[in-house]
Amino acid sequence: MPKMGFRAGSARSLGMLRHTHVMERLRGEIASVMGGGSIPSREQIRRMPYLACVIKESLRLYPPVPLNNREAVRTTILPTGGGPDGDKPMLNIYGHDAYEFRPERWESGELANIGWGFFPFSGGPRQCLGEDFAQMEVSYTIVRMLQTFSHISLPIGEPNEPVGSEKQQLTLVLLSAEGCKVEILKG
Ligand code: HEM
Repeated sequence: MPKMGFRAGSARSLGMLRHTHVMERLRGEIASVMGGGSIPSREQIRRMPYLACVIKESLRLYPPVPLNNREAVRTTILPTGGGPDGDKPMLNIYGHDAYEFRPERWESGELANIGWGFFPFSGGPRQCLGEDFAQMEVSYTIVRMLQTFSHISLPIGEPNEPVGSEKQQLTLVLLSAEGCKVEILKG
């Protein structure tokens, strides 16, 4: 992924504001669906649409399976350029803030016709068989983490790295090369 130009101070505070907003919305949704209960059921997780947006946005920016191989079964000519005159970028699916972590983009309707522009679990006959299981597993884990820890944030002094600048490691899947450091408080 290309690196983005940014001013460290402003990017950090903007990023922090956005993350605080995401966490607050997520905590609010979980509290309102769960009431006094603690173990989320499949049915309760289905009533957490913002959580689904957060997971989608994470899969968009950090796809665990970031590449795939396919062989064309017939000669296929790709378009030479985008826009009416062929001089626009061919791929501009997410717009000017494509590198921002913004779960709201999935609920606004702006990506309603995204089709094959987003396929973290692939598609067609060889689509991931574990998609539903994986979605439930990660939803459950996030809900339980947020219920268990009243405070989850970037530790002081830890850089808020813009998307595309963090070190990644490719094994069978893509992972963060240096881990994900967080500060947590129980209660
Ligand atoms: C976030 C988690 C996961 C992601 C992003 C993911 C993504 C993918 C992708 C992109 C493929 C297609 C690979 C290809 O075409 O070469 C795939 C295939 C597959 N996945 Fe997943 N997967 C996830 C979790 C799981 C889990 C939890 C299971 C099992 C419980 C699973 C089982 C499978 C199987 C069996 C296939 C092969 C399907 C076939 O070729 O017919 N996946 N997955």
